[in-house]
Amino acid sequence: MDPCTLPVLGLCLIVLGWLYQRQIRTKDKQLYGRAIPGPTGWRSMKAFLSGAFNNNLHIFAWECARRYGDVVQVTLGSQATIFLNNPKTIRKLFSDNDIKRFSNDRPPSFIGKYIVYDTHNMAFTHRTSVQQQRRKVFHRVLKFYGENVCRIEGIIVKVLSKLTEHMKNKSEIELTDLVSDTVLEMIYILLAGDLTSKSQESMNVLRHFNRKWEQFFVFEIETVLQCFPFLRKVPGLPFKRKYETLLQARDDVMEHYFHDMKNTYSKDQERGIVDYLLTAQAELLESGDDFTITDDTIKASICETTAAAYVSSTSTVSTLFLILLQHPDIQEKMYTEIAGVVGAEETPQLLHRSQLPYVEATILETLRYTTVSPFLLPHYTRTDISFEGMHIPRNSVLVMNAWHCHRREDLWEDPWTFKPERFLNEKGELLASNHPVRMNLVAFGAGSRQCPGETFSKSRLFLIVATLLNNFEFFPLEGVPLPSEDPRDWPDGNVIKAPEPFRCGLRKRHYETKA
Ligand code: HEM
Repeated sequence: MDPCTLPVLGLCLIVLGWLYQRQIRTKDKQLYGRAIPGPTGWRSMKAFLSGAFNNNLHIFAWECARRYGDVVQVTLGSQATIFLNNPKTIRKLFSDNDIKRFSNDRPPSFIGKYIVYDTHNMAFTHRTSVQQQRRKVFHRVLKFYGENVCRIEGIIVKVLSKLTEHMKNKSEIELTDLVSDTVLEMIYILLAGDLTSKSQESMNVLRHFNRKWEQFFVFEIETVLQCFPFLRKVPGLPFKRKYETLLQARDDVMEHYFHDMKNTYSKDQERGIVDYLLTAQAELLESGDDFTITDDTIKASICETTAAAYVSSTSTVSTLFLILLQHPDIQEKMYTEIAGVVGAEETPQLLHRSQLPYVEATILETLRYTTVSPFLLPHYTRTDISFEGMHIPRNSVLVMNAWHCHRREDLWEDPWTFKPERFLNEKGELLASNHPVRMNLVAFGAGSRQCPGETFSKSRLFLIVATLLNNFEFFPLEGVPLPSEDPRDWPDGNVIKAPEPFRCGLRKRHYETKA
């Protein structure tokens, strides 16, 4: 064979491949629209991978957003990741009637398949009619229709008065631990009902599961196991140990919160959402409806509620207090408002919310300023989509870049300053929920996968913050430095961002006047 034949053949193949790709791109362009801009080349791919594995991909995505605009594509091999950098784009892509059925799936995930009961879950599966029906049921049980709204509020208030009682003799506290224990108790109540039946063991089981979940739900473990799921069984590799520990922690939770609850369930005495889901399951079965709720769906809801309701809420509350420690003026303004409406004799309740606009605005500003979950939860598209003249290729991961959306200078004046007033009008009233400023806040996602726990979560945040501030003044301890309040300074490493734990001082407000 002529020695030139092989190189020439190789070159021909490369050219043919390039022509073929170009033809596909031209065809796609005609069918769907132009390609999405974004970085190419090995340097960018290296930066992307390094960001992903070090859990600081938001920094890379932030730079890309400023350079390429509202929609940015990064393609690694055949996998496209599309960053959505504008709240309007996010809302349109996930809510628009013509597109929403194509843009609201979830990417395949190891944790969804192997930990959260595979196709039986709600948060990690594609948007199908079954998934939509599960969401409806979950929404209904979370709302606790009728008198149950008061019941859940009453129980939360009870947890908080126990907490204030515990704090009243203290002069300093470890705030992060305290908040996380309180949030945990509330999840217990949400799942299983009144705390009178609470056993320390059930609480520990929940705490352990959350810790293991946090350690497992990181990019590198998820990506490696998603590509090579068999590694979960290979002895000697850390994946096996981590997977088995999480699975065991999950099964312990199910023992306490599913099997024990099911064995003691009574339709006339529903205690929490597990009982409400058991009732919905029985009713659907009786009605002969095609849609049913399996035991695994209830178990998946327990996992989802526990994981979703714990980390982001704990981090949001403790970061809010970290900010208040460094802005005593804001703390004082909140206290004055709460004390004026609630007073020393009463405990804050949900009915006070509408009269406390500054407190509400501070909570919204915390969700914006801290953005503890920089990318929220990814969406996925199983088909090619034409969106605003652009081609979103099938099997793309769609990432809501909340980290950037919440700090855009064209949307937020002085974005790195904590300013609750931006959510108030000139009369000091809270902006309506459909006001353009509030629409730019996407902390709970958007469209048909928007967080179903949003209302519950905001009510709970309100009760925690209002109750603590009505009872105590929080201040920095002399000689004990606080972590920075600026989220850019917080450590990388977890999907949910948080500052290092911190201690602070506390003084009773008007506690003596209470019974
Ligand atoms: C500060 C607290 C919370 C924040 C910031 C938060 C945020 C989010 C976000 C960003 C998503 C993804 C939305 C999307 O894909 O468009 C989500 C989904 C979800 N959240 Fe939350 N969440 C919080 C609390 C809760 C609570 C308390 C619950 C349950 C009681 C909950 C249950 C869920 C579930 C089940 C999903 C998946 C919905 C689906 O895929 O259809 N979350 N949350």
